[in-house]
Amino acid sequence: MDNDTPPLIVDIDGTLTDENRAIDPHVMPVLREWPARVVIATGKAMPFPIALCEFLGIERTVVAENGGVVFVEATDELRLEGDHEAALAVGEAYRDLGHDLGFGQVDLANRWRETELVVSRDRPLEPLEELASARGLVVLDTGFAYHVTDPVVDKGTGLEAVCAELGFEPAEFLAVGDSVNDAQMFDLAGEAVAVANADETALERADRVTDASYGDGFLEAVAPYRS
Ligand SMILES: O=C(O)COP(=O)(O)O
Ligand SMILES: [Mg+2]
Repeated sequence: MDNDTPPLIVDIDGTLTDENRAIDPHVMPVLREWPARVVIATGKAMPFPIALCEFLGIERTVVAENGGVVFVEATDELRLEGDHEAALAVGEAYRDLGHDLGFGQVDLANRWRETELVVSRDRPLEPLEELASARGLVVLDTGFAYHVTDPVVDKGTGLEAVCAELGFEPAEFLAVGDSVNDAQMFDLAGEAVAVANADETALERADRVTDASYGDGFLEAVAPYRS
């Protein structure tokens, strides 16, 4: 293992993907050949980052659902945290107001979630925020979906949980992301890089901002560590 290359924690949507959530194929060999630990940290439900790790051929070290779900294959550890019942109750109350979640009958966005709930960004935000805060939850707008999530967890607590399992310090990590839901892992990482398409919060909390967007931004972010 190359001692100079930092362990990497990287977001998926908007960082490894284009604006339509499609993975940029150029990022795949970089992740596959990264000579240090790679952690995939996402607001998506766990099956998505797990599948990404499998298709990349890298160990499955995953922070999913904005930190609500943490899986470390190396120690066979799964941690779930977050008031899923409250998030589901928000969804029910939101539907009672006549708003559906926006992902159709099968709802692949929520089907495998265990700690939070997501609503499509084309649905009304204000009533969702009111229902969430009445139950001690927050709504994160990641640019891809509204996440009704428990503020006791975030990608930062997820990074800490992975570090506790694997014996790293969060400050050893290079973090790359695009959105408000990356803020806490940015704060803990030794170096935080926002891609050019990042939202205001991510841009503010980053140590460095790339000129390039999306997958090209990720490649620019990691370029200093690639010989
Ligand atoms: O699922 C989302 O809304 C965002 O996912 P991300 O954290 O991988 O960008
Ligand atoms: Mg993102």
